[in-house]
Amino acid sequence: MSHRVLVEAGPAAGVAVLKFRNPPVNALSLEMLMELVISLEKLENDKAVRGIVITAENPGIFLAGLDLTEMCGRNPAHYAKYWEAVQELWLRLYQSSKVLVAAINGACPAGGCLASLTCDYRVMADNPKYTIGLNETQLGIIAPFWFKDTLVNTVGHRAAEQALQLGTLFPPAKALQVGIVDQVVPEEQLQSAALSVMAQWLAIPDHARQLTKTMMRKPTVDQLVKQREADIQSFVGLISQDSIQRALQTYLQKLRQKKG
Ligand SMILES: CC/C=C\C/C=C\CCC/C=C/CC(=O)SCCNC(=O)CCNC(=O)[C@H](O)C(C)(C)COP(=O)(O)OP(=O)(O)OC[C@H]1O[C@@H](n2cnc3c(N)ncnc32)[C@H](O)[C@@H]1OP(=O)(O)O
Repeated sequence: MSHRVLVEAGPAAGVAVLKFRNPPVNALSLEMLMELVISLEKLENDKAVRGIVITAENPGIFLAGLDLTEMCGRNPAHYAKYWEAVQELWLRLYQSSKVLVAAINGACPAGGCLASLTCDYRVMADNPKYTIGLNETQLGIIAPFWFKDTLVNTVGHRAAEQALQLGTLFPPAKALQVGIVDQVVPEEQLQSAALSVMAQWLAIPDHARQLTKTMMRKPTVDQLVKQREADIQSFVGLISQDSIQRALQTYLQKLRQKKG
């Protein structure tokens, strides 16, 4: 039984809706990553499901990205386990044979943005409070190569380089202009817009669309698959550094003090 991920049958045949519900901010904790992987595996094996709309149960925060508390003050074995789970989620999403449509109904930084970038299409609610992007440099950390590759595959090299160096979080109109999202719609129309685009994608025969998706994505997937263990060791080495730990602690404190 999953607590942090809700899977519902969509209103249209062949469509499931996967909702994030990990309060307060839908951070990708280890438990949440594991529940997501299990939910995605079940959906992947369900022949009746051809497409999945991915969204947050409560509007406001789509995903707050990776859970910073999983990357602070822990031991190397924990960092390794956590990173393997992050890799696994990305591999499941990026290689999914289903049509994935992200209905972005809230803040979508870093790991949240990455998850949405693995989808085939992104619709974002037109709310200036919501932003999306790979903001890692703002935290004093670096987006790993496969985060970078996923962004490059979406927006091209120049836009990705600029966005990554600056750690830009784009509001909806700017995100559309850069190409991080494909469509921006009034908030109340988000779910219907996601279902409408899903219907267009499902009009294509599955086998042709799936083989095309694999052809487009395989080189990027292969890069991680062939160096998964090295990537884990690289993450553990970097995240264990005192300077990175200090940067993450400072960022977490800033988030906590925001309220005070
Ligand atoms: C091979 C390896 C190569 C390199 C290795 C080096 C680095 C590794 C790279 C790792 C990649 C990481 C990618 C990430 O995803 S990092 C996380 C980035 N996320 C963010 O920057 C988002 C931060 N949060 C926010 O901006 C806001 O919280 C948000 C807009 C989401 C919501 O705002 P709101 O005002 O509604 O809530 P807050 O009061 O800010 O937060 C409520 C409580 O939640 C805590 N919180 C928020 N975000 C996180 C998070 N990502 N992880 C853990 N906890 C989080 C926040 O501190 C508040 O806590 P309390 O005060 O209630 O205790």
